[in-house]
Amino acid sequence: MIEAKNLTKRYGDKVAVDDLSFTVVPGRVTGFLGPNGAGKSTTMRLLLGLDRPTRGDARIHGKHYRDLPAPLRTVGALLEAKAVHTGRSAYNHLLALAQTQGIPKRRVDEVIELVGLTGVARKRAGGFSLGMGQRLGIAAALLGDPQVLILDEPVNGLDPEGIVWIRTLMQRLAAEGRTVFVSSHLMNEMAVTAEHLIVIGRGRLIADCSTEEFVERSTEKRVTVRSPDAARLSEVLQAEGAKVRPGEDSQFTVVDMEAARIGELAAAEGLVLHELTPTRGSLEDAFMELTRDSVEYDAVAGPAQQPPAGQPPAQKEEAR
Ligand SMILES: Nc1ncnc2c1ncn2[C@@H]1O[C@H](COP(=O)(O)OP(=O)(O)OP(=O)(O)O)[C@@H](O)[C@H]1O
Repeated sequence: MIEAKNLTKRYGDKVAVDDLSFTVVPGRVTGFLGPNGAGKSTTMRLLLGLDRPTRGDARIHGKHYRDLPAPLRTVGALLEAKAVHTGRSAYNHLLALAQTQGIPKRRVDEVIELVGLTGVARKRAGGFSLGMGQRLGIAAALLGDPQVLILDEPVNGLDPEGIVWIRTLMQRLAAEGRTVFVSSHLMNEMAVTAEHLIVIGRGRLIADCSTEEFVERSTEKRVTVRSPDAARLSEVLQAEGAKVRPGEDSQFTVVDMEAARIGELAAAEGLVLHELTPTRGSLEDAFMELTRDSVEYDAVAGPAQQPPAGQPPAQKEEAR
């Protein structure tokens, strides 16, 4: 279990993490989403005791990271693609790490196999591709067989096969009852990986809900309609409260009305339908819209995120 309470981090005038509170529970993959510069890496660094919060508290299993008796056995972390000592083999790199925490040698072989690096384990890690480097980083995170995993953008630089591999691995680790907290700025990737989402924008909480709920709430339901009587049908639907966006020729898009209702209204008027296709707006678009101005969407996260009455919303600049 991971808990952040009123977590705040300032760098000079810049508020990287702004009064962030959330809980990450075991048994499911929790995605930590936000655009570049939203504060994900900073939050993860605070959770791992690599930086001190300006205010608030970050705990793992009820303790501050620095108070954990055997940190590597409790929390495995993958931060940005790690620079591994170039001359060292993957095996020696992991062995050195294991020895600092009293982790047995056989666990090194186990994690190497688990991440699929057996064939190259004795090769210089400095010559590894980005994907192999990510696998090595994940092997290091898993070394202590931890109950909590904190992974910062683990799919960065991976090819499609690598992405599927890591997705499957994270889901398996969660199914084993571990707490898996994984950041990404890619909405579509998280939608298929995570069961639960914590979404931030400009350091503030925007949403903390199931992925299903987020998708349902964020994407617009649309129906593509094609009819030789497009003009007449548009009028009928609008009269019944639908929003209509004209398209090319005999096609148009309807928002805010189910396909079944459109079909019924067309039938009642004796209008011919050539197409009736329900679709959803792009998740990526919805995410961009949602995170563009976190203040505007604070209602999703609850009243605690509203600026005090009479005060303008906090304006923070993205540095990137
Ligand atoms: N050490 C630092 N000094 C000053 N500003 C910092 C520092 N670390 C982070 N920031 C700023 O804080 C904000 C949040 O950065 P952070 O790296 O946490 O975002 P992120 O969501 O992880 O972004 P990305 O997806 O690009 O990794 C950014 O505007 C960043 O420039």
